[in-house]
Amino acid sequence: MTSEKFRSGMVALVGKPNVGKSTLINALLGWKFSIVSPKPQTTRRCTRYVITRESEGQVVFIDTPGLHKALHLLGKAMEKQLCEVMEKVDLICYITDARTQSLGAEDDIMIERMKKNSSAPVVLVINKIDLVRDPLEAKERLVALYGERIDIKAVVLLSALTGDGVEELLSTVIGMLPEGGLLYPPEYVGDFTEKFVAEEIIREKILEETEQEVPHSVAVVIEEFKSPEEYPDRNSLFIRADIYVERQGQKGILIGKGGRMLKKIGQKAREEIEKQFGYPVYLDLWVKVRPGWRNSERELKRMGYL
Ligand SMILES: Nc1nc2c(ncn2[C@@H]2O[C@H](COP(=O)(O)OP(=O)(O)OP(=O)(O)O)[C@@H](O)[C@H]2O)c(=O)[nH]1
Repeated sequence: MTSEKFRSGMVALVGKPNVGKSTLINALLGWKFSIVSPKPQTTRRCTRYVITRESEGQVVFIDTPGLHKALHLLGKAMEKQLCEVMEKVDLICYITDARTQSLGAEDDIMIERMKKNSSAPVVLVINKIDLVRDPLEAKERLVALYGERIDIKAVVLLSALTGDGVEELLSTVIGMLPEGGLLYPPEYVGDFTEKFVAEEIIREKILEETEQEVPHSVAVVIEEFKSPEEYPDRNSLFIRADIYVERQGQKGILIGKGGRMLKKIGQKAREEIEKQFGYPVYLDLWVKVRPGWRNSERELKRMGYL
């Protein structure tokens, strides 16, 4: 027990697509919950993850969608969410890739929007240090690069993949939060539902299996989710999900020759969902074409993005 006061607050995780926000969340939680994919822009919603350290503090991390040009309505909805979140946070973790050599247009947009929407202090989080030969050189370089644009209050070097430095980030963050009590019950881990987790797993498997062929115009919506208690004759979790794509050709790719692709996606998703939930799962997947769903208010509302 220390005599230090308990601290708590909300912390936004901000970064360009693919810098490793989701991997970092997984490392912090020690649990595979957030979607991780080698393709950028897979995080679509601002999800909260709560970490409680007994007698130290409670951090509510908010995973923000990677910023990108709001070309379609989905992009605009994501951006609106991000601005609202930024206004409320106590601290911002700006995540960068240790290999970054210069700031590009994407950084400009992110930094400007961050400054416009929040005056919270910023921790520069330098991720992927396992990929550079000299982490201290990377630190110097990135502090110089970002320091010109952001008032950096602290710097943490880490590898979300190996876990190196992740604990240090947590203690740095807690130390910078205001004194305060629990914001959530100590056992609470996040505001995602089992349905949300299942949707993300299915989407992850689609992205993994289809590679370049099916772009980010895929949405997964679970239409039926029955626990074994509600479905005793099968003694399994029953999930029926619709996969929306924008074009007929994408539907063809997803289904594959003789339905092989969809079967593979279904099998991999089912195995992962079973692993996460600890139940046998019956997974029923349907592919549907909705031209322009990313620009349709009605569709986005139905899918829970608006
Ligand atoms: N070598 C290495 N790879 C990492 C590290 N952190 C993340 N990655 C990889 O980088 C890729 C992107 O990671 P994500 O966690 O999906 O990135 P993200 O920032 O959440 O991406 P969006 O969902 O697009 O916002 C994945 O292939 C990760 O395995 C790290 O510390 N070291």
